[in-house]
Amino acid sequence: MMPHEKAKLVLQDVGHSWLGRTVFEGFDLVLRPGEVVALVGPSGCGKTTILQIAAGLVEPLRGRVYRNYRRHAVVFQEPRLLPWLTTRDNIAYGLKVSGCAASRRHAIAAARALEVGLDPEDLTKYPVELSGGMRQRAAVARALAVEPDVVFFDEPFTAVDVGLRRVLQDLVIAAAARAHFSALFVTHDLAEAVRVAHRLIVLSAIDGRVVDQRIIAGEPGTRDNRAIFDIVESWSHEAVFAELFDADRRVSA
Ligand SMILES: Nc1ncnc2c1ncn2[C@@H]1O[C@H](COP(=O)(O)OP(=O)(O)OP(=O)(O)O)[C@@H](O)[C@H]1O
Repeated sequence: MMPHEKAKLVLQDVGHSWLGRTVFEGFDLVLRPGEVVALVGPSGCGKTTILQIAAGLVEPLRGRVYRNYRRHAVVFQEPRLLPWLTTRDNIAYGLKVSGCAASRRHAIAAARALEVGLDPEDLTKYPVELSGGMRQRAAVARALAVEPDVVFFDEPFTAVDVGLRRVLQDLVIAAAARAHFSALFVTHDLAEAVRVAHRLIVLSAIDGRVVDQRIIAGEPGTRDNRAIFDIVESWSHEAVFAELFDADRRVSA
């Protein structure tokens, strides 16, 4: 039975090891309806593993996962579009698999493409004809097309340039507000987490331990660039974020 009656997803005391090496232990998460939770931490701390366990792609070695939703979707760092399908058929792929009629799935694909800022003429193009940013827009549209209750984002915008990243983050915020899905959003970018999420979980690189959890003031979509900058700037002096900023400095050095 679901330990938290209204939650969409609960991870209870979850732990995992790869090749005998423990990545994290005792991880707990309660994802509520309409809630976007960002999972941040330096590279290698286990964020993707937690997301894969939450999405049912990996079976946890320890602990329990409870799900209370109909459908989920995953947006990966790479778009993972099928090269032999048009943009429209890529976006509608999940609908086709679930038996949705062609006319209906084409209409949904067109609506979702519009929502993520693709042009109608992009629908008949193949992935190779799209830019990297357009492919990632299509990947987001494909996730939204199945009307998911829960969306798992695994560093979805790390590979796109900074300007477009903001646009895509805002698309996700708007889509979450429209469709009321819950989301687990993995990122190592604290500004991205502060922009898109209601709540933040911070993991340590040393043992994947949760070093902090906090509510982010204001609703996603209401925080402007200045507010986001101020939050990140004030948090950057806190010890719990030291590993995150140290890792960033190492990358940019
Ligand atoms: N399929 C796998 N087989 C073996 N080891 C793995 C596998 N997946 C992840 N690992 C290891 O588990 C640890 C955590 O990896 P994970 O990808 O979950 O971290 P992460 O925080 O998402 O990192 P990044 O930000 O770099 O993506 C790393 O040491 C990684 O090498």
